[in-house]
Amino acid sequence: MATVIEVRDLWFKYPGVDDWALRGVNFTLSSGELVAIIGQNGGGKTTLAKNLNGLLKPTKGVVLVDGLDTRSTPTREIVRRVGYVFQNPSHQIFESKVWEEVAYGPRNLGLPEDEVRNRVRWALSLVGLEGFEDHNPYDLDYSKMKLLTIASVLAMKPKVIVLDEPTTGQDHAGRHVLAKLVRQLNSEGFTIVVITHDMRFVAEVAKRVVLMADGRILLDGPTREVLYAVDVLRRAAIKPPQIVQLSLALREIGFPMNALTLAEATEEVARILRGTLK
Ligand SMILES: Nc1ncnc2c1ncn2[C@@H]1O[C@H](COP(=O)(O)OP(=O)(O)OP(=O)(O)O)[C@@H](O)[C@H]1O
Repeated sequence: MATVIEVRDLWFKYPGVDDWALRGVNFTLSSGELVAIIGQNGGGKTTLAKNLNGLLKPTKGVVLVDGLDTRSTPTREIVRRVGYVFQNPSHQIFESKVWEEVAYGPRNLGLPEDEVRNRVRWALSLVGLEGFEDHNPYDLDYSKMKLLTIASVLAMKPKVIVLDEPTTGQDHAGRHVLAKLVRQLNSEGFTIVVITHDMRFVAEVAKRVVLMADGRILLDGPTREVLYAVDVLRRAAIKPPQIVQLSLALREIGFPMNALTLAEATEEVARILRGTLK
């Protein structure tokens, strides 16, 4: 798969702060990946993510997006390639109609109005918000507001979408819709980076997981491998998902469990019980 983002020995310091927020991060993102960045508060997840879309520029080291160095490329060129969905929808929404909100980005790219229209229709239908075009975004429920912010980013057709804590404040139904949407967007070719504390979401959605602590990457690998590396997770003060905890407890008493999700655990337990009862 082609490389979309390459981060080489990235160090980052906020102005006026002595401590490094990022300390020598190396990270490659290939086209089509669905990566979760996890870690304790203050570990550097958001700082890394904002360096991926040019909102922040490296203090030392290099970030290449589509081969473009974020320090020497105009930020708008980076932002159109890497879209960022903020944690709090009200920090992102500023138009008074859903349609206008989604149209803002493509218009800003200078696209002709018929292309803007096509993109708005396409983005709203992808997130399931057709029929809400004339609504005021602030009249939508929280789950739909989040979907609207995703549609606004989609309408720019970025190669990479960064979702910052997408499930915060979502109820069960909202989480489910988001998990389905993220998987669907990824299967339609979008490369996705999710920053999250929601370990169940990680287990259900991510294909690769990056664990950060103190501005460094501690682990980077396939989801199952990282979520079962419980000693390293513990050192980073991260609790594995409940299904992993259950599976490990069952492993201790001799059952070969390797599940990440409830569906997998159910299947594995049924298989083990069928074998035991024979
Ligand atoms: N705007 C800022 N100004 C100064 N320091 C900051 C700023 N934003 C973050 N930091 C510091 O940079 C370090 C990394 O923070 P960052 O927000 O990237 O971590 P995080 O893993 O995303 O945490 P959280 O899960 O709480 O969002 C922390 O020490 C934090 O205090």
